Amino acid sequence: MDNLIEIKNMKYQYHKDKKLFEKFSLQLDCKRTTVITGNNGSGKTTLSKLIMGILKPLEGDIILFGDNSKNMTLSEIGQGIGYVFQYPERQLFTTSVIDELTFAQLLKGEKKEAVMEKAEEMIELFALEKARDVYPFFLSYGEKKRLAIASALMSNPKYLILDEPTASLDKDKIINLSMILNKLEEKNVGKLIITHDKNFIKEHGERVIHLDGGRIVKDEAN
Ligand SMILES: Nc1ncnc2c1ncn2[C@@H]1O[C@H](COP(=O)(O)OP(=O)(O)OP(=O)(O)O)[C@@H](O)[C@H]1O
Repeated sequence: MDNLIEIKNMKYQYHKDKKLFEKFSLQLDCKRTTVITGNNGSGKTTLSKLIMGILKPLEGDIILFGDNSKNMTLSEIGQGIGYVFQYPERQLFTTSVIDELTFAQLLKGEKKEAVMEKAEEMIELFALEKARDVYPFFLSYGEKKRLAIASALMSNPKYLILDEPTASLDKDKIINLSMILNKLEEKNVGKLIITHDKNFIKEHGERVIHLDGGRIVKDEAN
């Protein structure tokens, strides 16, 4: 139970006359890597936003590591699950890379020394040394993406959700991202990766779920 995300009989739709998720159930093992793929509009991003509590199910339950997400704040959900948006600009708020990495934890009242130490570890892991004091707005797309992942990892989440992590990255950056994601495995952080990228699916998809119109049409273990 501690390692599971359980979605039970969930209903969600944006408009009453356009169904999306209906009696949708899914269990995710948070020690593993699961890929969700499917055509545009099949519900992948909506599903991840429902897990993160950004959207609320109209019916049914989402149980995160044994706790019903209905009874959790966004911040509590964010402590357990890191979320990397498709467009990294949407989650970068501060005026330097080091501030971006530290502000949320400092705001929560964590000890400055420990937060700084973790931030330096992330800067090294994500090769952001030269960008340490740069305004995130001026970073390259690849650096923004790496910073977004590094920021999501600052709270030591059990699980990481990445929405289209390879979009707009060149081949070298994708290889670099793959290496980082493999390192997370060593740290026992499981992942849910939303992607269309066939090579990335092949490399990371221990389990591959295909969505179509809010329904699971294929669920394969590799
Ligand atoms: N904010 C919104 N308001 C209304 N409808 C929405 C909204 N966001 C998504 N939808 C609709 O919900 C359905 C699922 O969208 P979603 O973005 O979850 O799909 P997706 O599989 O992630 O697509 P993509 O691969 O293009 O990112 C689509 O029909 C989409 O048009």
